[in-house]
Amino acid sequence: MNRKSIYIAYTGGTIGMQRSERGYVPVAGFMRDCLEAMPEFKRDEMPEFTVHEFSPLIDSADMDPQHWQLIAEDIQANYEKYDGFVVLHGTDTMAYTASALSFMLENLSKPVIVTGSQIPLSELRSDGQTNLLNSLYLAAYYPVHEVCLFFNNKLLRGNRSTKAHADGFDAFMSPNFPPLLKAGIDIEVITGQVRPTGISALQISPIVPQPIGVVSLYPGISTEVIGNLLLQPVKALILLSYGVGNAPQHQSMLEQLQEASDRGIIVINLSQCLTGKVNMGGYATGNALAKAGVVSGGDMTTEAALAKLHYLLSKNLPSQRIRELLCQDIRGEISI
Ligand SMILES: NC(=O)C[C@H](N)C(=O)O
Repeated sequence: MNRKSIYIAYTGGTIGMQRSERGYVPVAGFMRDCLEAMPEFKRDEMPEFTVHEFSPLIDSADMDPQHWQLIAEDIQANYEKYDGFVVLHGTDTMAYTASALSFMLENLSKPVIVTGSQIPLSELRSDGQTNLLNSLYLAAYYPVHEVCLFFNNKLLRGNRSTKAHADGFDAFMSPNFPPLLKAGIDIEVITGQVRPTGISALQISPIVPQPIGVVSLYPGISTEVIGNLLLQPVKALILLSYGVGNAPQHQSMLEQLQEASDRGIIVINLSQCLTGKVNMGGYATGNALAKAGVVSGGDMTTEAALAKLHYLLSKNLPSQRIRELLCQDIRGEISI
């Protein structure tokens, strides 16, 4: 087998952390030393790899859109030299970063796999060894060239994934789209398209941090709570509604949403349910939202919708165009 070469962008996360008095913290150079001491990463069947450690390394709770931009630029700067890319990342916001990268990296013809672990690589029973080893192997020899997330022996579409378990190894789910691939005794390709790496030029669509509100509806929510979230400088609001996209029929709330839409604020409806999709035609309570200018987010995850809004708002498109694109499939993030 031809030995491939993979670039690891190491941003931080538990995988390279060490215990401290304040709890786990990332420590510069520590993960590289752990990896050096693990002979399985040097086996002939494995690809060669280069680790680029970000400075400072961060807990992914500290990730923001500027970091997404740095990761995308790092991949672009090394794009020609490597066969595939692994982004080592904390699990807390991994699904957000995977979603954001999926929109930012245009014409992607090489695999980008985001992974990390729940227990540091240096500790007993760490899942970091399996996650990283498999990610490197898949990036090299099963090049699904899209932004993916690998965890617990499953390769998921990045913008379909969500962190669903706080402390289990099976930390990620893809509630509305089957896995791209499963790594059992055999590697089973499910929905992923494994193709040889192409040579199309990678483009980055930059993301600028955007003021976006997110509100989860609950029985008794007051109109003021929603009204305050629609104040300047908010450009979009993600409404996490009930079931297939239903909300209480408060006249004042509907008027507020209508007025926000008229001002060009994009209000997108996602379901609080993990599985299934929004259908505002199902009930009068959902229909009222559609009439007030609220757009359906279909079966997108909150992470994908937030990243997609950042991506579209960063392009300075008219709000009507953004509303149309939100409902369209751009990177496989929504079922049409
Ligand atoms: N398992 C982890 O990586 C959690 C950590 N707090 C992070 O997201 O960086």
